Amino acid sequence: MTGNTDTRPSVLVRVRERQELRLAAALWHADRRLAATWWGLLVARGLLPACFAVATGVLVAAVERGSGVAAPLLAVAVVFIGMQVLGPLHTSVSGNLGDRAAAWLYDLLTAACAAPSGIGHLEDPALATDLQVARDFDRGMTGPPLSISMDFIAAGLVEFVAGLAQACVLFGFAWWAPPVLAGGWLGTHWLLRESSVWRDRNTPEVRLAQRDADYAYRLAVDPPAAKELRIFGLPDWVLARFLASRRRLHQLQYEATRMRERSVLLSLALVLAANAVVLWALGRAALDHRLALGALIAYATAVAGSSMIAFGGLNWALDGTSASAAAVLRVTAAMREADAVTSGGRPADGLPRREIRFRDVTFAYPASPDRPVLRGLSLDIPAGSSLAIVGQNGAGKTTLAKLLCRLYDPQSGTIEIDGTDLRDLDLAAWRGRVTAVFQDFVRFELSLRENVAPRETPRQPGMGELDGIVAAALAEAGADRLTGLDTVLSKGYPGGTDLSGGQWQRVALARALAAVRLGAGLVLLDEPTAQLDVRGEMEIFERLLAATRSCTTILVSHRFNTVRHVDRIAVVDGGAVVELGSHDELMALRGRYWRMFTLQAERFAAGAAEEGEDEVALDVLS
Ligand SMILES: Nc1ncnc2c1ncn2[C@@H]1O[C@H](COP(=O)(O)OP(=O)(O)OP(=O)(O)O)[C@@H](O)[C@H]1O
Repeated sequence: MTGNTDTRPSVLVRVRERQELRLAAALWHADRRLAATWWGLLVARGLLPACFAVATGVLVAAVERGSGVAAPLLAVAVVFIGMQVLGPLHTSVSGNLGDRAAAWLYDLLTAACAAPSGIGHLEDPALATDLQVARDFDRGMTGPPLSISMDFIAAGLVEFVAGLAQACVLFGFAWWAPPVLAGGWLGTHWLLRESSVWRDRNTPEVRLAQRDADYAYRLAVDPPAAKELRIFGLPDWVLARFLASRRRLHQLQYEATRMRERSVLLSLALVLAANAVVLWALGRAALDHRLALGALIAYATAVAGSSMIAFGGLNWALDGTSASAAAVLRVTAAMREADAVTSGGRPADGLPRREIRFRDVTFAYPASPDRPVLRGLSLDIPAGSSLAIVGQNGAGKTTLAKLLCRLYDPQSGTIEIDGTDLRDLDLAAWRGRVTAVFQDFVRFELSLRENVAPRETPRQPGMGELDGIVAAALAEAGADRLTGLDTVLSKGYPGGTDLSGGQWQRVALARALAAVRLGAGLVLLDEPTAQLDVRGEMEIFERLLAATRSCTTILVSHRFNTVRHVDRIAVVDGGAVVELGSHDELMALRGRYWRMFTLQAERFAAGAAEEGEDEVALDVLS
């Protein structure tokens, strides 16, 4: 065998990656002054009990000697007041620092999620667990929010430092006393730590139970599910699910708590032995007159105080909080690396001028890398033409549109725009040339104007011109009488309003049409009229084709009454294009398209005859 096969990280790396240190780094980055104050207060509070023990000993010694007691008394008073005052101060600094650290971590996470050019990093299964913890880290689901847990952490660390400092006082008595005593108390951490209740809340099993419970809870309390819950008679079922997953969660936590009991006896024995040895030595020294009363009191107080080691330090709050902070830091770094979509340098102005060409494209989503959606797909789309993509549910039609937006890159093959690999084009410039209406288009809780023209565009018009473009786009989408441009499209805002599904779809269409007026040349329409009524659909579709006449338009649709109006139709099946041509050509072919069209036409005829109407929605492909 050759070479070094040990791939474990070095000790230094492992120490650096400890989640507690990552939390400390996050605090420091979030606000250095506040973090320094927090640590300063922590050390001061930790040292005060040891100072108190020594000052008390000195005071008793002064009383015993009959010398001046003013200075020792003053020292005791100052230390005592410090112990009383610094606590509340530390609490308020903890809350503030926790808020800032949470905000810093959320900013980091938001940027890491939103900044990458592609979207594969959000679906990468290797990052899924960390991403789930990171998304909810400060929402009180797996532990208290940072602003609260920082105070628990502070209290724990203060006790830990206080215990150690008081143990150190015993160096004045015997060199071996502090290690014995501190070792005994520290042993409790070692024995109890792995069964920490809070840590167990972060296991995948607990997270799943938590997620289940939260989901059922949201179903019960949020308005969107209210209709179907009632119609399908599901309230009891939701309640039962909620209770069952809560019960499971509590059971897991209970088991974790019981686990802790197993180590308690051993911890107790260790601690009793360590204390007995030190106290016995102190007692012997006092009886042998090797210790004055003042020193005895100081040391005895220190022995009692060193017990704080057991109760402080690496407590549940530190475990839970640092696990979450570490998950955020890990996942943000990993997402940066996972962003495979990087910009090329070639200009995209005016593209496509000649054609878009899919060459032998194979693509699988990050979540299911072994199941390619597209398998060696080839397709030429002349610039300025309209193409409809049809096929069964899950055939990969939307995926084609997403690849054209370069939200992902194919694993093999290329997408070429006028002969240039899409990967070589300047990404922002290319995206400025593309506009899309996806099935799950976004509904911004913003004004109507911002919903129609929400982003920086290649050509930045003045406000007056922009309003003109927005108004024209709304008119083309049949949404010009919807509401004022400044009205926020959300009932949650004062003066805001909500829209119906079809009205929202018109707003999404207006967004694409405004983008065309602002410079887009490739229009992707994924079921753009699915939520419109029949008359609205035909009317809007004609207007859409007219408004995008100068563009390359790709339409994904199951509705053949719209599909037949485009220049060419591609039938996708098994990850490849199986038929391509105009409506007439494909009908003459009498292949798959013809079958689907005929089936739809028959249903149309049957529906029209049954209902006595001239227009019936055609929605057959499945
Ligand atoms: N983000 C994703 N991660 C993993 N798999 C995905 C993802 N999006 C889609 N898929 C899968 O890829 C396949 C193709 O999906 P796509 O949305 O492209 O189909 P479609 O032809 O547009 O279907 P429909 O007609 O139902 O809209 C489906 O099997 C789907 O489950």
